[in-house]
Order: sequence, then structure tokens, then C-alpha cells
Amino acid sequence: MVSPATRRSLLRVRAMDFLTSTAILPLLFGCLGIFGLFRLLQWMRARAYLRGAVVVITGATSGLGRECAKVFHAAGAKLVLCGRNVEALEELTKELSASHATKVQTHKPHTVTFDLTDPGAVATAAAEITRCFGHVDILINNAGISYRGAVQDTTLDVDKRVMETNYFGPVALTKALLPGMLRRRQGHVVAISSVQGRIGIPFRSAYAASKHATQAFFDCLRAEVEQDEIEVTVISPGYIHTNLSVNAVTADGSRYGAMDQNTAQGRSPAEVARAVLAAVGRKQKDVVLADLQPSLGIYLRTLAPGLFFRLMASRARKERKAKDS
Ligand SMILES: NC(=O)C1=CN([C@@H]2O[C@H](COP(=O)(O)OP(=O)(O)OC[C@H]3O[C@@H](n4cnc5c(N)ncnc54)[C@H](OP(=O)(O)O)[C@@H]3O)[C@@H](O)[C@H]2O)C=CC1
Ligand SMILES: CCCCCCCCCCCCCCCC(=O)OCC(=O)COP(=O)(O)O
Repeated sequence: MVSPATRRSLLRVRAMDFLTSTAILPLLFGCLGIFGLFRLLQWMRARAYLRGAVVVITGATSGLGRECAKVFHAAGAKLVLCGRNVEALEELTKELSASHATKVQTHKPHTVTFDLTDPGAVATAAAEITRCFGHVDILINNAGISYRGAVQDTTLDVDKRVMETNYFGPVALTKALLPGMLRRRQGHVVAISSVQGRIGIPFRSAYAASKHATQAFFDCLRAEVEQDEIEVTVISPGYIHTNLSVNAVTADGSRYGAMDQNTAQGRSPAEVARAVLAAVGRKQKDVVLADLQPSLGIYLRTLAPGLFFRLMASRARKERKAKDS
């Protein structure tokens, strides 16, 4: 009789014999080595792509845009930082110029101030942006505002304001900078969308609509300019710990002014900025940067829309009840 312990150790010896007497072990190490080498080459290519690249970032005054400025600067990019607040842009420029936490050669950023909801200002800004370094390699459409409200309470002016900031502004800037990219047959357009560009959740109609429009516009653009060597990346994050909810607009156009729990518990903007840098460096076309629940929500919306709609209706009922009580 062989005891269970002896049987287990015999099995272990036989398994080891099998692995060493066949080509499996060398094959396994070979695959791991090739994978490691592949990742290293991918990393080196991404670094080379970003080093010295002219990168325009909108909404650089706060949150994700500010953190993107830090990581792209550290990667050696030549930055054009855009926003509405001159002081905040100058303060960030000073901070970046003073930081030496990188081995790569860094460059002093330029700043361009304009409001994305003003088409005339966007056209003037696009010319100024191009003059900064002579061309644009990568445009990161990051600026945006969110919204909270019920459809029937929301004025059309609010819907338009959110759409102008999150959709028409980035579209206008992209259209203004695209001809330069097409002439050089080189360029990369990035849109910071949201999980809400894939799913509509209650009391976010204007915001989710603007992000769905963003996703669709940049998907169409990607197909049209692929033959011209222009890259398009759409990034859809879940909650990020920024002032997005504080700055959100409400149904009557006033500022929401509060930090929501979901936002406060969101990912750190620095972590998301690193993921944006990696996605751009790898020229990824479409990236969702979210936790399990929002990611499941996207699959559910496609695979079982009926169930998804029921869940959203129940979410709306709960939110309305909590608000009324
Ligand atoms: N935080 C989150 O949970 C998530 C955010 N996102 C997206 O990330 C992006 C960045 O938002 P986040 O950093 O979180 O929020 P913030 O409110 O911190 O930053 C928004 C930025 O957009 C700028 N901006 C707003 N309106 C305009 C305008 N009319 N013209 C020019 N710039 C403007 C702001 O500039 P100013 O200082 O002048 O107001 C600010 O720099 C947005 O597109 C947002 O939709 C996506 C998923 C989740
Ligand atoms: C049987 C499987 C169960 C699966 C559960 C699916 C539940 C789906 C619910 C998904 C809701 C997630 C909403 C995520 C929203 C989000 O991350 O938005 C990011 C933002 O842009 C935040 O902006 P906001 O202004 O809304 O803070």
C-alpha cells in the first residue's frame, strides 16, 4: 500500500521528470523571454515616440489634464498647455520647469488661454498653438464639464453648454489642427471620453450624450485618417478623484459645487494620467480605464440591453427617493 503523501511526492517527481525530459520547460522559458523582450521593445518605442513630441493638452489647469501635463513633460514631450485660467497655467509651467525628476531632456511648456465654447477663440488659439513649436504631433482633448439633473428640469441652454464644452469645442480644435497633421502625414488625436460615452446612466443626460457623441465622432475620424498615418485614441475612464463633480453644471445652469462619493473614491488622476501616457505611447485605438462594475455595465448594455435598462431604471428610482427624503 502506498500512502497518500508518498503518492503525491511520486506524482511531483513524475511531473518534474516529464517537464525536464520534454521540451516543455525550455519552451515555457523561451515564451516568457520573448514576451519580456516584446514588452521591452514596446516600452522603448513608446518612449521614443513621446520624446520631443509636441503635445497639446486642453484642460491642463486641473485634475486629469494637470497630471497628464506632468507625465508627458517627464517623458520629454514639448507641451502646449491650454485652459481658461492664465494664473493656473503659469503656475503649472513654473512647477514643471522647476522639476528635474527625469533622466530625459525636458522642454519649457508654452501656454495658450481660450474658452472651448467660443468657436472664434478656438480658431485663434489653434493658430497660436501651431506657432508655439511649428507643428502639433499629439492633441489631447481632455477639457470637459459634467452635469447633474433630470431631463424634464434641465434648460436647453444647459444641454447646449455641456455639448459645446465636451463635443463642439474638441471637434472645432481637432478640425483646426488636423490640416497641419495631414500635410505632414503625421499626428495623433486623443479624446478623453468617459465610461458614460458607452452607457447612459440616469441624471447625466447632457454629459452622457456629449461623451457618446465624442466616441462616435472620433471613431469616424479614426477610420477616415488611417490612410494618412494619423492615429486616433479614445480613452474612457471610470470615476477619477478630481473636481469634475464640484465643477458640474446643474439643471438650471448653476454650479453643483459638491464632491460626490463616487468621485472621491475614484482612481487618482496621477494613476489615470500614467495609463493615458501608456495608451498614447502604444498608439492604442480605444481604451476603457474602469473598475469591474462600469466595465460590466458596458458589456451588459451590448449583450443584455433589457437587463441593463431595468438596472438603470431602478437606479433612477433609488436616486429620486434618496433626493426626496
Ligand atoms: N473625474 C472623473 O470622474 C472623470 C473625468 N472624465 C473626463 O476627464 C476630463 C478631465 O476632467 P477632470 O480632470 O476630471 O475635471 P476637472 O474639473 O478637474 O478639469 C476639467 C478641465 O476642463 C477645463 N474646462 C472646462 N470647461 C472649459 C471650457 N469651456 N474651455 C476650456 N477649458 C475648460 C477646466 O478648466 P478651468 O480651470 O478653466 O475650469 C479644467 O482644466 C473631462 O473630459 C472629463 O469628462 C472622464 C471620466 C471620469
Ligand atoms: C449581473 C452583472 C451585474 C453587473 C452590474 C452592472 C451595473 C452597471 C452599472 C454601471 C454604472 C456605472 C457608472 C459609471 C459611471 C462612470 O464611471 O462615469 C465616469 C464619469 O465620467 C464620471 O462623471 P460624473 O459626473 O457622473 O461623476
